[in-house]
Amino acid sequence: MSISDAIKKIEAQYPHQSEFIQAVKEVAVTIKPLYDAHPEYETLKIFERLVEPDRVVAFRINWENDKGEVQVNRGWRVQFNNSLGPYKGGLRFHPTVTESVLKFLGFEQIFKNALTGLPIGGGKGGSDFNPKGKSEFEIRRFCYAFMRELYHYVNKDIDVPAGDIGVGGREVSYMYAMYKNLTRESTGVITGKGVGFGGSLMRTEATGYGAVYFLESMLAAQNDNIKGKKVLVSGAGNVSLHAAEKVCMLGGMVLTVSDSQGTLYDEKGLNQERIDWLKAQKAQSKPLADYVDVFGGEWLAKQKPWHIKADIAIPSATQNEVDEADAKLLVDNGIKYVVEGANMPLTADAIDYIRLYHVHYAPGKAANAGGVAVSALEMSQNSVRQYQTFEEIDERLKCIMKNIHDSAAEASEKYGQTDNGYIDYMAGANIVGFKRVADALVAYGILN
Ligand SMILES: NC(=O)C1=CN([C@@H]2O[C@H](COP(=O)(O)OP(=O)(O)OC[C@H]3O[C@@H](n4cnc5c(N)ncnc54)[C@H](O)[C@@H]3O)[C@@H](O)[C@H]2O)C=CC1
Ligand SMILES: O=C(O)CCC(=O)C(=O)O
Repeated sequence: MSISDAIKKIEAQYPHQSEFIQAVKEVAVTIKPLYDAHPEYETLKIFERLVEPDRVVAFRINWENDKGEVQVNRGWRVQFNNSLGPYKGGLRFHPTVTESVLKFLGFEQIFKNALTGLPIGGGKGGSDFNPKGKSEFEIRRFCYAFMRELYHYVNKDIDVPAGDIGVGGREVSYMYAMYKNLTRESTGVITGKGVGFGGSLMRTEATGYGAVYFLESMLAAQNDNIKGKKVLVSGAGNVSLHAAEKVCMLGGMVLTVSDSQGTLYDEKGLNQERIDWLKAQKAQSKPLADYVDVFGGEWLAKQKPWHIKADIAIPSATQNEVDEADAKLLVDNGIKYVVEGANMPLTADAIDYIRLYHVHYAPGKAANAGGVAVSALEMSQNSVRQYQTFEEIDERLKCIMKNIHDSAAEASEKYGQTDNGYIDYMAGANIVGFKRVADALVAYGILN
């Protein structure tokens, strides 16, 4: 079955899974030159096989709220493809979580993980549980109840989850405790654990820092650097605040962060003290808008950051947060680089628009791969029961992000996608990630 027939098939089979279909189409259009050059992929139906997860496990989670009332949520684990190693990918707790969202995230994760060059397959999971407004005890009960179901399907050599939206170090620790309790194993079945009981140094910072290391390589490819550049960041969670922190460390100027209530705009730029304050504020689920009373700046209620003049945008909140109208604002306001900290934050139309204007664009599966890369380093530290230092991990992360950049740029050139110095990172990253997985599948024959 050709790539276009495989897409028609999933559109007919899963007409309501719009996010998943969006993610598949983005890969499909860009890998065509590679696919055409490898007839064995078509013979072995590699694309048709890759768009169907190995399995989707769905389960019910019963838990009790603080009033003693029984609550019921849905949970899933999408084990998408393990040709390169154990399924690997985060868990998301958010009311918008559906099978479609987890399938898009799991599909992207296959190629992202392949791009790291480390032996990890792709998966994703989560629940429609809404952590907002829940007490500490409710979060804990929910995490225990979630792992009571999930533990049947995960194991350090089979499937290794981690955090994502709504799941940070606290939630990972509760889930890990339940897993240990049920299995009596002290293995690294989940990453992002607390440092001191198996967690890797730098995992918390890795996704945001990694995205900025990728940006540094993009700038270097255009004989430029980050010093003095004005940067718009969206979101105010793990990825956003660590991306903002690294930009400041390297001499860039971060003008915004945001959440679903609006945008915080500080034309003086954030600094370490302000970022630390924001981290503490978010950890206590307090409003971003309070910043204005402490440090000045403006709170733009119900607005996104994209109308502000700057050089670089790092959307780091959630999928499809930048639509075509936002993309026009980015271009009009002089943005020259868009680096996706989040997974698929640009709609397909927004991507087309910025690429038309030759805005340098790094897709999430390349730019935000630093998080999962350090998760894989956590897995290897757990296997040998040793820790590496912050500096050692940071060096590995820099090297991995540079390799991802360089291999994507090389593939863009090799497959004729580079246009007058404008590197097609989307095509390059998809080609490199897809090729690594497809070649493993070819080697295996028709198993996997
Ligand atoms: N945590 C990680 O290591 C990795 C995360 N990602 C992706 O990065 C993105 C953010 O994840 P995290 O920072 O971990 O989550 P988080 O839960 O720490 O933060 C999410 C942030 O986004 C904001 N947000 C949510 N919906 C929004 C909306 N509609 N508009 C504006 N802001 C909104 C929230 O208020 C919060 O500040 C997600 O797309 C995630 O899949 C990707 C790779 C790794
Ligand atoms: O650290 C991990 O295993 C996964 C991180 C993640 O969910 C992602 O890269 O989107």
